[in-house]
Amino acid sequence: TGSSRPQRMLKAVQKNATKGDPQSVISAIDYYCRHKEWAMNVGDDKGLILDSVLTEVNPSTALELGTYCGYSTVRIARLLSPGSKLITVEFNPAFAEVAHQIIAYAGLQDKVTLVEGPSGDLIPKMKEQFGIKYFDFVFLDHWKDRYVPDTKLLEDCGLLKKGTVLLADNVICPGAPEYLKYVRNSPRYESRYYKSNLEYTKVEDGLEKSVFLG
Ligand SMILES: COCc1ccccc1-c1cc(O)c2[nH]cnc(=O)c2c1
Ligand SMILES: [Mg+2]
Repeated sequence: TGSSRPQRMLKAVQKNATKGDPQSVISAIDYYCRHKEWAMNVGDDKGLILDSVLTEVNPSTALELGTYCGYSTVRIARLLSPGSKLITVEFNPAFAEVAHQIIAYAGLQDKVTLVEGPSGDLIPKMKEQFGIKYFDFVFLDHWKDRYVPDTKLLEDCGLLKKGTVLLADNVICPGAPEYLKYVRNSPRYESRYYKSNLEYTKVEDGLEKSVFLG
């Protein structure tokens, strides 16, 4: 049996990036996925928007739903202030295995807790298992049909506070129409769409930033 796409991505990082240098890991993945083999990382175009929102929020506690190979995990963790924490949730064990190695290669393992399992089961355990009071920032990048139920779950579990920023990937492609309706019509959110393109392509996609109003 051959290697998987995530395993080939990890090889590209080990070959082309510098251990302990997060930017070189990001660049190695972007080069590989743009020139060799496409993969569903948030990518460099949308990644710049992610970086700018993150720098603005400067979260003490951040949650990522959908780790995949850890590309956005590295993008987020590299910008966190000392003492801040990122919890990232991945359902697929093969993805999680590669992500662990890519996050460690970047030297960011002390800032990141990678949790394997379904987001719907893990969100209610965040407070007790990880000592989280609430999240300052949430990056939604997993299954689009989990965006609304998981957002409602975060609300119901008291994990959002006034000012918490939700940033959702792929709201155009593959698309999350129910999520856009939910956050744009709810009085509890102030939403804004950042137009960009699907990673490594010219197809339109974008990020939806929604501030929880409490
Ligand atoms: C498996 O589909 C891959 C694909 C194919 C065509 C267009 C978009 C996507 C895509 C892009 C992304 O950024 C994604 N992010 C998170 N979970 C996804 O399933 C996902 C899918
Ligand atoms: Mg995505």
